[in-house]
Amino acid sequence: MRLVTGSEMAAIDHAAINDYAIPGIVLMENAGIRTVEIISQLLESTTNTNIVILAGKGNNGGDGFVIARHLYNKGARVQLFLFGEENKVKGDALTNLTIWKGMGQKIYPLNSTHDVNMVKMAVNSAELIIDALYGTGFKGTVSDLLASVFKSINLSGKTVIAVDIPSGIEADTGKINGPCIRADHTVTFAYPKLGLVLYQGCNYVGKLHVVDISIPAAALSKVASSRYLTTSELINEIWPSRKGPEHKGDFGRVLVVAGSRGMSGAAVLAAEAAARIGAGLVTLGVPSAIHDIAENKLTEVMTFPLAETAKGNISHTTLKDILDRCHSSDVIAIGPGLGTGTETSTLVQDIIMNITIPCVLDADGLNAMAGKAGLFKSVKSNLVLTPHPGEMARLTGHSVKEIQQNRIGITARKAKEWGCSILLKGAKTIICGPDGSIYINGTGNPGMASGGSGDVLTGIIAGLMAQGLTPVNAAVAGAFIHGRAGDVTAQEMGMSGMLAGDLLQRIPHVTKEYE
Ligand SMILES: NC(=O)C1=CN([C@@H]2O[C@H](COP(=O)(O)OP(=O)(O)OC[C@H]3O[C@@H](n4cnc5c(N)ncnc54)[C@H](O)[C@@H]3O)[C@@H](O)[C@H]2O)[C@H](O)CC1
Ligand SMILES: [K+]
Repeated sequence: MRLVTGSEMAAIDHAAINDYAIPGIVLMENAGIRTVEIISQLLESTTNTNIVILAGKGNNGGDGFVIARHLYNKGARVQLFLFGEENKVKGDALTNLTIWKGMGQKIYPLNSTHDVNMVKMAVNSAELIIDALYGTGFKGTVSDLLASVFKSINLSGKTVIAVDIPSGIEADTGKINGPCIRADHTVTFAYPKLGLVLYQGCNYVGKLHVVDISIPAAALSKVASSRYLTTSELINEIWPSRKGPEHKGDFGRVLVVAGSRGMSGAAVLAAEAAARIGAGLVTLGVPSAIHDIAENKLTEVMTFPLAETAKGNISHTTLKDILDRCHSSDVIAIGPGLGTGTETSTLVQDIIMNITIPCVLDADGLNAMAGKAGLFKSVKSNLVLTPHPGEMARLTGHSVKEIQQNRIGITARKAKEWGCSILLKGAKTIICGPDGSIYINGTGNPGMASGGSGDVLTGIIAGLMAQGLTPVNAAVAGAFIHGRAGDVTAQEMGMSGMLAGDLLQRIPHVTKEYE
């Protein structure tokens, strides 16, 4: 599902009005009608239902005036409060305000502390609160007066419907700089705004309803960016098809190079995850010191020992063996539990500079490239990097804070600069392709922020690439499935006690939906 910024939505709006001659008032009417349709589904009946509508002076408020009219016509008892001076209401919003007044309906002011008390009383006897104060035009923080209204609404226990965007969220970033309406439902128009699916905004949205207001899809072409929210429908489109009787080799061969003394778990988790996601053959190369351990822990995965350094990391002398094995593999995953050190760094660099099969580079495989990220653009094969913010900081030289402040911007820029796909982990994982495509993943939960979860993700992505998915699609589908498996696990056992290994046997429960 496409994601837009506030200004992109305005450009699409503008195209609908100017290139397709759809009057803005029609868009506003449709926005109001669609919102009332959702409200009617939520309420047994609107007749004699007390509903409070808080409207701003812009077009979000305009939507509120349309909603007031339709709810009134459905027999609801509507109290419409206007925040801001009536003479500041313009254009389509003014038209709808005038219609409301022409119906002999009151407009309650919301401009003083006395008015705030009136709102609080109205909220107390209302069944439904509608937030039509701010939409895509909001920036910064709300006034103190609204802050106290938001507080009482958020504490009221009443059902809150946000029009387009809960007021207080910045449409482009999801940033909340102060008080914000916490909605039970958000009815957003045409396309979801970025701020509704990113932290912190996504925590205030409640159930998101994306409704059509008759903007022609072609108007979207006015917006150059290609930003998507990963949905089940998208996964269905890109999921590898398992046609009739096939040879196991047809489902791809994954080579995993991972592990070091004391870190066999990461290597085993990554390898098993590749098998669980459906790869035909998975082979794991680990330092000989942990080979028996890995052999013991794995049944379906073949393992082979690699010469090691005194520290118990994989030795650089194994380069030729690893490159030879790439000739009989479809994808290589490097990094989980690999350990650090100059020999490991040189080995990782020499592998990625010489392979011709796609590669998933994770964890210490990424740390091996710290300060040498410039090499990525000369890597011949397709790279998928899966850093968490700390690893991304080491690769880019940005601080973790800078990265977290601009997750999409930095990841998209580096994906283009390095010519690879980058999956930046964290709350709302971001996937960016070298072609400028941007995906935001909505699945997963905090219970997954435990050791080993990233190793499982690496195996899933490698396993999907082995089955023929493009690097970006493997990262997008991998993040989605990984998060869904985490959600299924959390539902079963709660978030605090779940371990990365618990995700493994739940992967098939999720993937069977897409087979
Ligand atoms: N296709 C569509 O998506 C349609 C959207 N519609 C609705 O229009 C709003 C956007 O309306 P706009 O007038 O541009 O802005 P807002 O109503 O969101 O904001 C009103 C106004 O508030 C001022 N403002 C912004 N931040 C602050 C602040 N921190 N403190 C005080 N005042 C602030 C600013 O001047 C804004 O202009 C969209 O969300 C939809 O709900 C169309 O009606 C239908 C089609
Ligand atoms: K709103």
